[in-house]
Amino acid sequence: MKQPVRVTVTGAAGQISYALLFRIASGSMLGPDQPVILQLLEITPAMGALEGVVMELNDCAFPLLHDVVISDDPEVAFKDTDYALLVGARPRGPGMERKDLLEANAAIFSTQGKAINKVASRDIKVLVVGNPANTNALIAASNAPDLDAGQFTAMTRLDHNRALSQLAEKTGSHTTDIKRMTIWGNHSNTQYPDISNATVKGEAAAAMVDQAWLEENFIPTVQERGAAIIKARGASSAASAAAAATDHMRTWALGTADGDWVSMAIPSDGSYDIEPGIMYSYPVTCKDGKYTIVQGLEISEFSRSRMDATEDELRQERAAIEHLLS
Ligand SMILES: NC(=O)c1ccc[n+]([C@@H]2O[C@H](COP(=O)([O-])OP(=O)(O)OC[C@H]3O[C@@H](n4cnc5c(N)ncnc54)[C@H](O)[C@@H]3O)[C@@H](O)[C@H]2O)c1
Ligand SMILES: O=C(O)C[C@H](O)C(=O)O
Repeated sequence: MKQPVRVTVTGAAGQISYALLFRIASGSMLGPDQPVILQLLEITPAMGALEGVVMELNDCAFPLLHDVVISDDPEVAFKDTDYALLVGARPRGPGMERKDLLEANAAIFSTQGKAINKVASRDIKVLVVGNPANTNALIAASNAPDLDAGQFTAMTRLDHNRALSQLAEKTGSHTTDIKRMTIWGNHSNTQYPDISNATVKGEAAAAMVDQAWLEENFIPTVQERGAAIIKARGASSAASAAAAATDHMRTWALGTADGDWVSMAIPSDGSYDIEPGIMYSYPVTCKDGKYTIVQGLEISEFSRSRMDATEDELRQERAAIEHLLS
């Protein structure tokens, strides 16, 4: 049996965490031979609710769960941690503009970035789920100067999985028949879900669907899926977000399948002419705990304009919180 690894989850008494913690503790994230210690962070008023979640975790008697630590102090929750899933964030309140939301969350993610920098494992892998995820990840990374910015990522795997599901339904196939799906850019409704390189059972996906379906159906459905779920459920996606967070970390730690790739929002390095200094979702392959941007893809004029639009939004988000980047 391997030594236990430490996994921190923030917003641990929230909706997503209620699905996420049980997946991590059961081995879905890091594999059936990897014991874990959960280190859970919440704000002080939610500590009582968090104690209830811990009772339930204990009642599952998970063989892989070695310990659970709870705290409202980031320096306790991030101590020596190997994996951090930053889920807790301030939701948008009445009358709040996107800029207000960015600022409110900037305070949370700069504090957490500093704590990670100070006390976490030097090999930590960080996934930001809390919205606006890409820019929150940028803030956390910029507050952790002793770590590589590439250790901070944001989640577009839910968008990736949504895109797989839509294309599978349209082509009468299963999601596992589809390879090389790509989400470019921001986890927002400017994202660009791109099937240009995708295959379905080895055949080019683009040849199986028409451009009108792509532009009028597929792209807007994936872009607006979060809002559609909020409208239908009266609450934002939770179980699917938890599943995607588990997928993101598992792929990063354990690798992509041969011939396939996934989407991760990572610090742009200028690849595909995206400006460095933003967290942009790219197609990546993962091996030995490291991700690599897939290079050399041909970009059509249509794709270029979509990729630029979502880059513009990320630049605007960065401009709104630039004064908080260290
Ligand atoms: N990237 C994605 O694909 C994706 C998908 C779904 C939801 N989200 C986002 O994930 C976030 C969480 O969603 P949820 O449904 O679990 O929300 P929730 O409101 O149910 O839970 C959030 C929890 O975070 C806690 N929290 C707030 N500030 C904190 C802080 N400073 N430190 C620690 N904990 C803190 C709250 O007390 C709450 O328990 C939201 O921002 C949501 O928009 C992202
Ligand atoms: O869209 C939202 O606000 C919620 C979440 O980010 C989602 O994609 O489901």
